[in-house]
Amino acid sequence: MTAILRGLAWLRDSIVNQAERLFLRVLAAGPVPRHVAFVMDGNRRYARRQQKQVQEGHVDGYVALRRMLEVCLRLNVQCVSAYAFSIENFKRSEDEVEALMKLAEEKLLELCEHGDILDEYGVRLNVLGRTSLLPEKVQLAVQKAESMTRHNTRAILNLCMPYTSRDEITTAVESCVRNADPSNPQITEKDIDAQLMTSLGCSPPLDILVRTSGVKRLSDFLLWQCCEDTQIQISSTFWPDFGLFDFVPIILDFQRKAWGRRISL
Ligand SMILES: CC(C)=CCC/C(C)=C/CC/C(C)=C/COP(=O)(O)OP(=O)(O)O
Repeated sequence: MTAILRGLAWLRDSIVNQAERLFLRVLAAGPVPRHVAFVMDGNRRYARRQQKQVQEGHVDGYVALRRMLEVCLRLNVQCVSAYAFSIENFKRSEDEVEALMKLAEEKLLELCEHGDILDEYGVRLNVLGRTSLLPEKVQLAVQKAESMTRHNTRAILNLCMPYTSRDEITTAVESCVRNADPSNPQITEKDIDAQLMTSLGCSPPLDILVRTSGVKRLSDFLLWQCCEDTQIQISSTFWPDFGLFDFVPIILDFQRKAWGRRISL
């Protein structure tokens, strides 16, 4: 009896999986964003609602990140950026920071393994942020994951940790000042743009920024990159629950606007 139930569950999952793949292939035939960023908000509220530990909320948040990365890759999105840890997050309780760092170390090593998602889809991993603030073990995992995926050219995953936009912009301006030509010390917008962590990691312009959990704030994430054409989308779903069917309306809205622009040209 158990074997039959297991077989039926496998059959159901396999049909759902095939249907999702087909659906994404149809969606990918339209205009697709080049770069999608996620503010993965609501992990602790999700944990509280599910009567789980905060740490479990973050583990489920990582599962959602993998799920959404795969959806984006099947849609042929070239670059995904995820806000995994803000510099401000170091002010959280010691236990929470420690658990997040342990999760980061473990998952960075898992992501870059041969046969895992980055290898399967040819994704280069960039860790963006002030990585010198991370514990040594996590820094080593970052170096390993970046170096193992550096030859991948099909897509980019930017894991932003520990990151804030203000820090990124300040670092970019410092670098421009350092490299400025003394006979022509003027710094242009283009110079700053070229020194941003996203530009150094070859990310295309940001088309969509999604924030989950219904909160309408940018929380110091990709402020420079949110330019004229970036669409900001707020989803009320908590990040660990966020999935394909929360993302589809966002993509359809992007496609509707892209087609609208083409028609008005
Ligand atoms: C590989 C790797 C490091 C994966 C990232 C895992 C992950 C989902 C991190 C999110 C961290 C974070 C502080 C999210 C904000 O929501 P919150 O936790 O503050 O929740 P709240 O908005 O309900 O308070």
